[in-house]
Amino acid sequence: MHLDIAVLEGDGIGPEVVAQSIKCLRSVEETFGHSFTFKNGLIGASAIKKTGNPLPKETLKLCKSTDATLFGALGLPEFDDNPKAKVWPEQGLLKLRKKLELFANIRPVKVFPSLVKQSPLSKTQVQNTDLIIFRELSGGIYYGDKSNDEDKNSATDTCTYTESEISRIAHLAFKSARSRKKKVTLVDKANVLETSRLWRRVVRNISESYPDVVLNCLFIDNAAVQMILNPSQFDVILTDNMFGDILSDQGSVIAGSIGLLPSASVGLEHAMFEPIHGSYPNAAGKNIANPVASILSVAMLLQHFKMNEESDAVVAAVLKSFSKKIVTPDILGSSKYGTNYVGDFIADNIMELDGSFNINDENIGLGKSTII
Ligand SMILES: NC(=O)c1ccc[n+]([C@@H]2O[C@H](COP(=O)([O-])OP(=O)(O)OC[C@H]3O[C@@H](n4cnc5c(N)ncnc54)[C@H](O)[C@@H]3O)[C@@H](O)[C@H]2O)c1
Ligand SMILES: CC(C)[C@H](C(=O)O)[C@@H](O)C(=O)O
Ligand SMILES: [Mg+2]
Repeated sequence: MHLDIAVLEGDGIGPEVVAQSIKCLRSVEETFGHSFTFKNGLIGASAIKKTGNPLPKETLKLCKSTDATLFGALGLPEFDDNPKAKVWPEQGLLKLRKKLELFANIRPVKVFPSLVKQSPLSKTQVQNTDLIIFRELSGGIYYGDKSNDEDKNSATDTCTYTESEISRIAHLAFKSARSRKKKVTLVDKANVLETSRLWRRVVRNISESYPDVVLNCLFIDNAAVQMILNPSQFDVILTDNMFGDILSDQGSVIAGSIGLLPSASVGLEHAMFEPIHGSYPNAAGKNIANPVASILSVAMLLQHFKMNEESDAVVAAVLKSFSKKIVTPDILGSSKYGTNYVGDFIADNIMELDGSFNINDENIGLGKSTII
């Protein structure tokens, strides 16, 4: 298969982790006889510095004209700490998600058996965790009307959702649950927010078309507690943009490091693959960032294009790096291995699998039919 892939490295550790993912895609290319082309685009702080714009027109055009986008991370403290900045890096990512209509951000949280001791939580608490968050990505408070009136010292963010925005991601979540443990948990704040009440109404109606899937509703505050106390009770979590952002970072505590968790952001026409972590500016250029979240995002990209064997081969190579303890210091404090070494090891170990590797036990928690 031939794929044109837009590569947006972004800021901080973005370029370092994306470089490892590209090594892995090159290895997939060679092992399985595919052809991938990579075309770089600017986004985030580096784009602002070069063009004044966090999402230059050329970048949007590139992402629209390619088959998929591989995104690293963006953001820098000089923008985070400057509330008066007129433009900031995160605007680039939000605009890109909106323009590509990437309405579903799929974030699997899986505890790998070989890393079960990495979590600060107990082994019995986390060992059977295998959940997947369907985070609505192109609506909600991130995109509502905003204002900031300095004279009045007052600011506003508005949260709006429409039935169709909820419905399209809800169907994806229910379909995913059908291929998993047949359980959807809607996480909201319906005891306070009107938008959450709309979510409940729409999702309950949709659930009638999926009688084989059990729907539960949980308030976000309770969900945050339940996810730590007993994460294995969850299968598919369906939630809005903001709650999904927060809950997925919390999920990384269960998995052992935020440097492990990948994601796929999908819409009807486009798809982007991005780790859930940020640009970790303190680690930039130090060769210590964990590249696995980005590499597993590549596994999701391959799955998106129905290259399931290729995706499994990437996951198998990642698991081999865990079992050989070829990991970055966030996983093993005393590790002497850096981002590049781990990336090389994983890329070098991507190979066609024989029957001895049971991907069903070891997969990244992404069922075969979760991506549209
Ligand atoms: N998708 C994105 O691009 C994205 C996501 C989150 C935050 N951000 C931006 O990133 C910048 C830093 O934000 P932050 O500090 O809140 O979040 P962050 O995810 O960048 O870092 C938080 C902590 O997570 C750990 N971490 C993150 N990535 C890691 C990796 N690959 N390997 C090992 N450890 C890792 C580090 O301990 C780090 O201190 C901000 O500008 C923020 O807006 C961007
Ligand atoms: C950088 C920021 C805009 C982004 C988000 O909130 O969606 C990030 O936290 C993420 O999880 O991808
Ligand atoms: Mg986030």
